[in-house]
Amino acid sequence: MTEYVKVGTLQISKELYEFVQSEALPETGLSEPTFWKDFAQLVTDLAPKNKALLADRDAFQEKINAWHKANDVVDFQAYQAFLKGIEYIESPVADFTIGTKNIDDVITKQAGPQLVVPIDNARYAINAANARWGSLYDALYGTDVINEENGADRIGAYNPIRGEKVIAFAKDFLDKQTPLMDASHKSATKYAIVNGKLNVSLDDGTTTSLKDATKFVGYQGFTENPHALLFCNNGLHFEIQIDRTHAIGTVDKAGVKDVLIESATSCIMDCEDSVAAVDATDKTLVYRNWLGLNRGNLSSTFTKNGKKVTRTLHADRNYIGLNGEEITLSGRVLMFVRNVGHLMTTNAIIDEFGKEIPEGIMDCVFTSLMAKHDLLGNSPYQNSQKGSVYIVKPKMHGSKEVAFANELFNRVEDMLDMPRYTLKIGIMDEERRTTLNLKNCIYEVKDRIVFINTGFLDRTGDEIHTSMEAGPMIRKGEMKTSSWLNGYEKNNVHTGLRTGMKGRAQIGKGMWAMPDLMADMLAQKIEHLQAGGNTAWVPSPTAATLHALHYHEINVTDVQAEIEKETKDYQADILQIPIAKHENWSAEEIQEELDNSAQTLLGYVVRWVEQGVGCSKVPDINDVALMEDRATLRISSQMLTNWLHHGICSKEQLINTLKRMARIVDKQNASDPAYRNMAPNFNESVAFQAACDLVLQGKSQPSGYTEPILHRRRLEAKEKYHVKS
Ligand SMILES: CC(=O)SCCNC(=O)CCNC(=O)[C@H](O)C(C)(C)COP(=O)(O)OP(=O)(O)OC[C@H]1O[C@@H](n2cnc3c(N)ncnc32)[C@H](O)[C@@H]1OP(=O)(O)O
Ligand SMILES: O=CC(=O)O
Ligand SMILES: [Mg+2]
Repeated sequence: MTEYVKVGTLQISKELYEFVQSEALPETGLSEPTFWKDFAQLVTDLAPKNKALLADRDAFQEKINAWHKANDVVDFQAYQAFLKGIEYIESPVADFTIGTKNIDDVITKQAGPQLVVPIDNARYAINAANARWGSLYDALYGTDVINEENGADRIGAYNPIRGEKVIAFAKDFLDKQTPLMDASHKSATKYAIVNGKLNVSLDDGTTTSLKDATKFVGYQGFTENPHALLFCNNGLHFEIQIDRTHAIGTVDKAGVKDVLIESATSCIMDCEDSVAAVDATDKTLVYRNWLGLNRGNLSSTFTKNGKKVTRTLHADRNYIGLNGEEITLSGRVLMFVRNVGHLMTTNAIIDEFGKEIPEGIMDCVFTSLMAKHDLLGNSPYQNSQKGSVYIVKPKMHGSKEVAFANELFNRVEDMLDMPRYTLKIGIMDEERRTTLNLKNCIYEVKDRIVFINTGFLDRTGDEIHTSMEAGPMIRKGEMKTSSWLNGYEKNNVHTGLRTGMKGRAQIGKGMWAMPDLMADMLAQKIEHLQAGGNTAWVPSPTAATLHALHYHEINVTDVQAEIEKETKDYQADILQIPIAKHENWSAEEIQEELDNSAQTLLGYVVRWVEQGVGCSKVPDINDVALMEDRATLRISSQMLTNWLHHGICSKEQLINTLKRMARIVDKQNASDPAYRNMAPNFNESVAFQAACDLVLQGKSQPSGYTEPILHRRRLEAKEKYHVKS
C-alpha cells in the first residue's frame, strides 16, 4: 500500500516526497513549499486540458470506426475528404522556419547514432552515457559482422584467427576513411607526428602521410611515440590506439591495439516504452537514476565474469592539437530524457479531488528538476554546453497535443526558474495524426524543437488500431515495404527539412530491433542516412559503434541538401491503409503469423508483468532475438486483435495458440530461477491473463496502447507476489 504525505492540496507518495525533499530539491535554489504549491497549481490548471485531449482522441476514433463501417475505403477521395472534414487532417499553417536557440553541437553539427536505454537499469544507463566511445575491435570480434568461417569462431578465449579478421576489417576502414598516400595502413610499422603532420613508416622502409592531412587533428602521448592518434571525418572522431605492450598491440607491426570510435553521440534515457514503472516506487527509481546522471554520481556495482565491477561516468578525453593546443572531447553522450506521453495517470501523486495526476505532467516537472542540476553545474560533468535540457515527448496525436506539451514546458520553466525555451523538445512522429499534421505539430514548438524522429514501431501499432474497422491488416513482415510506411518516412524528412531543420535539429530514424544481427545492421542501416536521417536509433553501445561507421561513409548534410530540392506531397501515400488481400492466405500462413505474434507478445509480457522488465530480447519463431518493448507489443497485440475482429482466426484458435506458445516461452525461460511458468495453470498466471486481455480487449484500448492493461496487471502481480510498491 502506498503511504502518502499531504502537502497543500496534494497527496504525495512518501517515498517520492522524501526523495524530492532530500535528494532532488537541495542545491537547485528552489524553495520546497513554493515548489509543491506551484506543482499543485500546475496540476489544477493542466490536468483537465490533458483529459480533454484524450477525449478528442476517442471522439476521432469513434468517427473513423463509424466511417469505415459505412463506407468502402477504396473510395480514396471520399476518405481523404472525410478526414479533412472532421479535422483529423488539419489545415496546414503557412511556411515557417524553426527558431530554436542554444542547441548543442552534437545536434546541430554532428550526425551520429542515437542510443536508447531503459533508465531504470543503472548499469545499462551508465554504460549508455559512456557509449560516446567504443572499441571497434570489440564490436567486430563480439558480433556476427566478422563471420566464423575458416576457424574464426567466437567460442572460448581469444582466437587469433578471428582477431586477424577483425584487424583487417579495421585497417580497411582506416584505408577508406583516412587513406595514406600510395600505401595501406596494413603496411604501417610506426606512426609519429613530424612538423604537425602524421608521419607513417612503412614495412618497405619508406615513409608516407595521409592523403588528406586535415583529417588528422590531434594525439595523446609524445610526437615520436604517440599512444593515440585522433582523426575527424564527417564531423565524427576516431582514434588509432597504440600500445606495443598490449596483447594485440604487440603482434601488430605498428603497435596498434585498437581503433576507438566516437559512437553514440546522443542517447535517450528512457522513462517510457522500455521501462515498467507503474507506481511511486518504480517512478522514484527512474527519477533517482536520472538525478544521478545529472549530478554525475550515478554508479552501479555488479559482478561480471567473476569480477566485481563498479561502473561510473567516464571523464572527457584530452588530446594535444597539431599546434600544441589542448583539445577536449566529451567522454559521454549528449543525454536526452524521454518522458511518458499524455495518456497515463500515476498514483505517485493524488490531486485535490482524490484522483491520480497525469504521469506526463509529473515526468516533465521531475525530469526537468533533475536536469537543473546539470544547468547549475552541480556535477563534475556537463551534459549540455548550451544550458539546454533535452526532453523527448512520445505518442502525441496532432498539433493541439503538441501545443499542450509546449504549454506544459512553459509552465515548468517558470516553476523551476529556467529561462524560456531552456526545455527543448523532441517530437516522436509515431502516431498517424502527428504524421499527417507534422508541419503544424512542429510549428507549435518552433522555438524549442530539436528533433523529430520516426518511431515506426508505435506508428505501425497506431496504423492498425486507427483503421481497425477497415479490414484485416497485412502481415507484420509486409509492413516495412508498405506504401503508408514509405510515405511516412519520407514525409518526416521532407517536413523536417522544409521547416529548416538542416544544421539546426535532428531528423531521426527508428530502432534497429535485432540486437544480435549486427552484420545485417551494418548492411542495411546505412539506408537511414541515405534517406536523410542525421541520427538513427540503436539498441546497444556495440550497435552504436558499428552504426557510426555509416556516418563516416556518408555525409548526411550533402544528402539533406539534395532531398531539400524535392517537393512531393506524401499525404496520399500515408493514407494508404495496409489492408490485406487475405483470400489467398493458406491456413499454414495464418497460423505462422499467429504463432509469431503470440510468441513475441508472451515472451515480452511475462517479463514485464511478473518481473518488471520493460525491454527484453525475445526470440521469435525463427529464433532470432528481437528487441521487444511496449511499442512492438502494441503491434503484435493489435495485429492479433485485428485478425480476430475480421474472422481471420477464431477466438478458440487464438487462445489455443497463446497456450501453445506460452509453453514454448516457459521453456525459453527455464534457466531463470525467478521465472514463473504460465502453463499449465493459465488462469493462475497474471502474465498469461494480461496477454489475453491485450488481444481480446485490444479494440477498446485507447489508440491500441498496452499501458493500461500492463500497468493494471503488473500492480496485480506485485501484490500477489509481494513485490515492494
Ligand atoms: C520502439 C522504441 O521505443 S525503441 C526504444 C526502446 N528500446 C530500448 O531502449 C532498447 C535498449 N536496449 C536494451 O534494453 C537491451 O539492449 C536489450 C533488452 C534489447 C537486450 O539486453 P540484454 O539481453 O541484456 O543484452 P546483451 O546480453 O546482449 O548485452 C548486455 C550488455 O550490453 C549492455 N547493453 C545492452 N543494451 C544496452 C543499452 N541500450 N545501453 C547501454 N548498455 C547496453 C549492457 O550494459 C550489458 O553490458 P555489461 O554486462 O557490461 O553491463
Ligand atoms: O519509439 C519508437 C517507436 O518506434 O515507437
Ligand atoms: Mg514509440
